[in-house]
Amino acid sequence: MTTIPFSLTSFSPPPPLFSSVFLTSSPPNPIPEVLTLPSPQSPTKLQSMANGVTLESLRLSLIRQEDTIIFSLIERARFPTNSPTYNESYVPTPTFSCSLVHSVVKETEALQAKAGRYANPEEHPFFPDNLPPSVVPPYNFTEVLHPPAASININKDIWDMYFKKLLQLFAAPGDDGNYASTAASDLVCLQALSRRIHYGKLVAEVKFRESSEEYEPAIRAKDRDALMKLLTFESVEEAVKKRVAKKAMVFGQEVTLNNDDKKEKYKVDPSVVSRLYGDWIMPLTKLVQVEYLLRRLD
Ligand SMILES: O=C(O)C(=O)C[C@]1(C(=O)O)C=C[C@@H](O)C=C1
Repeated sequence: MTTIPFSLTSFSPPPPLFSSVFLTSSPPNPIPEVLTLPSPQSPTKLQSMANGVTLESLRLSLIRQEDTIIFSLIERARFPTNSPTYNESYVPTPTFSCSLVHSVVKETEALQAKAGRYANPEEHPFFPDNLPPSVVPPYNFTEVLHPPAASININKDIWDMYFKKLLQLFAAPGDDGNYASTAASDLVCLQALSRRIHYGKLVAEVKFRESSEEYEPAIRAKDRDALMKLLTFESVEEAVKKRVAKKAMVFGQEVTLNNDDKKEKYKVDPSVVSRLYGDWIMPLTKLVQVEYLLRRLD
């Protein structure tokens, strides 16, 4: 059990997935989706692709993931709150012994596990216990992280953040009966948030590789505050908050063929998106980074 000293609770770790390949600096090209790179035939090429991971390339991936997250929120905002989706007594049959959303996420994850989703170390299940094995041929994902990374899964925190704090900020109150679609939209949001937040493992690996002499004393001293200070870039965080608010305005505006576009009315409130990043996504990404770094010398 990984104990995460955060405001929310800890989560059972999944089994180890992969072993480490160390990174070097000065790559030729930014490679955004680092963990989904195919392992090429030639080991030389494999090495150069792994070497392509830099802080800059990871930041480009995080910027692209902003689009996915904002679109997923816009899709969820099509539906009102639809509270029966979250009510454990809504389905009073043995089929679902929990809420509809819990069942939809858990059963979808079981199906996606069989289809190989969690063989990719970018993916983290919300219900990792008793997942069925993959039935698809194994794929050689590029191995980038230090092996203990596999024990870090903060999806319980992400789940609580999403349902207890975030949802009420952007879903309008009401009930239109579309509970299954609502749960499916929640799953898409959760998976996008989880992927983004757990990217902190990669960001931490690159930061460690670039400045190991700065990080090692803090890791050995298990000094969380010092690690947090080392890995924080306030100017980057400010830019992220501004950019996601702007994207929410652009992606979420009403578009008409007349010149009377109501630009002040957005499908998801840009200030909520900015707050989501400032209060939860970036702090959780930094928490993942600290957890990763604490295990980096194990
Ligand atoms: O870009 C980085 O350096 C990151 O670590 C990512 C991130 C983020 O979550 O967006 C987190 C911490 C930094 O303070 C800035 C941004």
